Amino acid sequence: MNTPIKTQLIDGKAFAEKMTKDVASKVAELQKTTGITPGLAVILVGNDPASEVYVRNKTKQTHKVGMRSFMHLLPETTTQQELLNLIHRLNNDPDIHGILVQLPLPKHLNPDPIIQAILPQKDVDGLTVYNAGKVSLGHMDGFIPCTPLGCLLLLQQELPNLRGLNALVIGASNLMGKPMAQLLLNQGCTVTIAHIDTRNTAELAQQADILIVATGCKELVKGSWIKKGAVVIDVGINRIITESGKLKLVGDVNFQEALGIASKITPVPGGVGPVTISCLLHNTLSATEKHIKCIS
Ligand SMILES: Nc1nc2c(c(=O)[nH]1)N[C@@H](CN(C=O)c1ccc(C(=O)N[C@@H](CCC(=O)O)C(=O)O)cc1)CN2
Ligand SMILES: [Mg+2]
Repeated sequence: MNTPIKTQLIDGKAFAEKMTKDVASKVAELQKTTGITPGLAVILVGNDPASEVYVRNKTKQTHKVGMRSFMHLLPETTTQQELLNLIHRLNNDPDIHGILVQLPLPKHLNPDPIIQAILPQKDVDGLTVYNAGKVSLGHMDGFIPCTPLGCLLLLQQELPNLRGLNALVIGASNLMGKPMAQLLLNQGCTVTIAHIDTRNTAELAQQADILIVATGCKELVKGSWIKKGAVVIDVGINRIITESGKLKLVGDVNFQEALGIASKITPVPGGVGPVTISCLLHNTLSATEKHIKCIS
């Protein structure tokens, strides 16, 4: 008989608060000893409502830890060249230690040359070829993309030894799935990546001790896909309207169905999302510390 087990929620909000507090005390110490305040430049092009929420949260958290925030809100009509010019300017600005371009960009812009124009030492999103290469070679001293870094930290808190576990990452984006798979491989997991063309994702999921889902498809993963006792990290944030007309956030995993099957799961909201922002602050502090080492 398939007896349900107790599923524990992984509290990303509490984890993020602890991490943010730690960054804030290190920022204060850095200012005291060097007089330098970390500066983060965030570029948002257009009016995507979800991106506006994330960028606002980033600014709020940046101020909260005592860093300087440089917000660049650009119109939807911004050209590729205008965006490149701004990045060159920020690359050369000594007050700015970290630069990020909020994704997705409007359709007429080609994101790759824009991201690759960011100096690797200011690439706090970890998306340049240099930093992505570092992760893929198992070097942990570059910048690791914030969402997969957040997932790894949450996983390590729950499962101190990842070696030998079967991990399935569903979704193969440069922002999340690919670096996530590399990080898990570096930790000794046996890693599989499923993507839009994978034909047996449900079957692969049934073998996974760790299931990480980042597809942008609401409630794609059904309870029947999940191996009993698996740890589930749900990266999806999908906005739906309930029958009563209320806006609700749901993940890429059917949360209700996962209860009683997964041993642990991140909720949406309050799971991976808040940790992503704490990791951005951590990377910005680290960019500033490296800069100081370089000039002293
Ligand atoms: N340049 C980047 N673009 C994007 C990234 C990124 O890391 N770098 N990740 C996502 C969006 N994102 C950060 O930018 C992000 C998403 C969600 C959250 C978050 O705290 N979510 C809350 C819910 C908030 C809400 O939607 O109301 C939660 O899950 O509890 C933070 C950051 C894509 N783009
Ligand atoms: Mg595009």
